[in-house]
Amino acid sequence: MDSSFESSCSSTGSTVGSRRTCKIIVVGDAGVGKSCLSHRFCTGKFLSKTEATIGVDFREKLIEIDGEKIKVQLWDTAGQERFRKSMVQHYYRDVHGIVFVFDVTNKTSFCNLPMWMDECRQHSLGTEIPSALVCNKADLVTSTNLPELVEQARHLAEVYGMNFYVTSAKGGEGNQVDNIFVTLAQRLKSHRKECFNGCALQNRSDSFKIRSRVLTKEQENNEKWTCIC
Ligand SMILES: Nc1nc2c(ncn2[C@@H]2O[C@H](COP(=O)(O)OP(=O)(O)OP(=O)(O)O)[C@@H](O)[C@H]2O)c(=O)[nH]1
Repeated sequence: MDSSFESSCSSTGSTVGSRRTCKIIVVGDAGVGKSCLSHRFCTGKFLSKTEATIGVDFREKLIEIDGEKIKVQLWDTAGQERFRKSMVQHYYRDVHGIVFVFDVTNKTSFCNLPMWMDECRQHSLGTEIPSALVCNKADLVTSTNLPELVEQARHLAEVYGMNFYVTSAKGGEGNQVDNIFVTLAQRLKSHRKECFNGCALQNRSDSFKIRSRVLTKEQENNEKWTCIC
């Protein structure tokens, strides 16, 4: 992979000029490891003490793809319904990528994935949005509980055109956590290469902007994910 990483979360960027922000929302049942995965990506460490997310937590990390620094902004959302209420509309605004997470030791969290996909669709995030499906807590897997669920998940990912990962936020070297988010950012970048190449950035808070709600039908088909410049 041709991406290199800066050491940890960074949003200050005092020396930074214009920079793209890639907003990725992380969704799934409570306790599947959304916070741990996003923390692991941003800091390289396993978050040993966690509390249920209330509303949403933000984490950011700068990565470099093809010589361009991109700010990957993770929106780690609450899995518990009572902590999502009234915030949900805000989560889904201007999302560029989605990470669906389930826990390999909790079949219900897998069975609930269609509900999370439905919620995304209800907020105008359909299959055109680059997405990943993550089977987390692979470190807890035994040879008996893994294969069937993982194969079903792999199939689901294939059907919906999502990248698929079996990973662990707790795992050692070689786990796939970085790949989940970097690959999404790479997909976004290649999807909208013309946008990267052709657009002058206006200010340092510029991001990959979506204007899907004002597109005509024809534009919608050709330009689901569009930079406003
Ligand atoms: N063994 C193991 N435990 C994990 C892993 N990821 C998360 N956990 C544990 O699972 C529990 C829940 O993790 P969180 O990251 O808080 O889960 P969440 O999906 O963010 O939960 P909500 O904020 O309630 O939606 C914690 O006790 C974590 O330590 C993993 O990969 N392996």
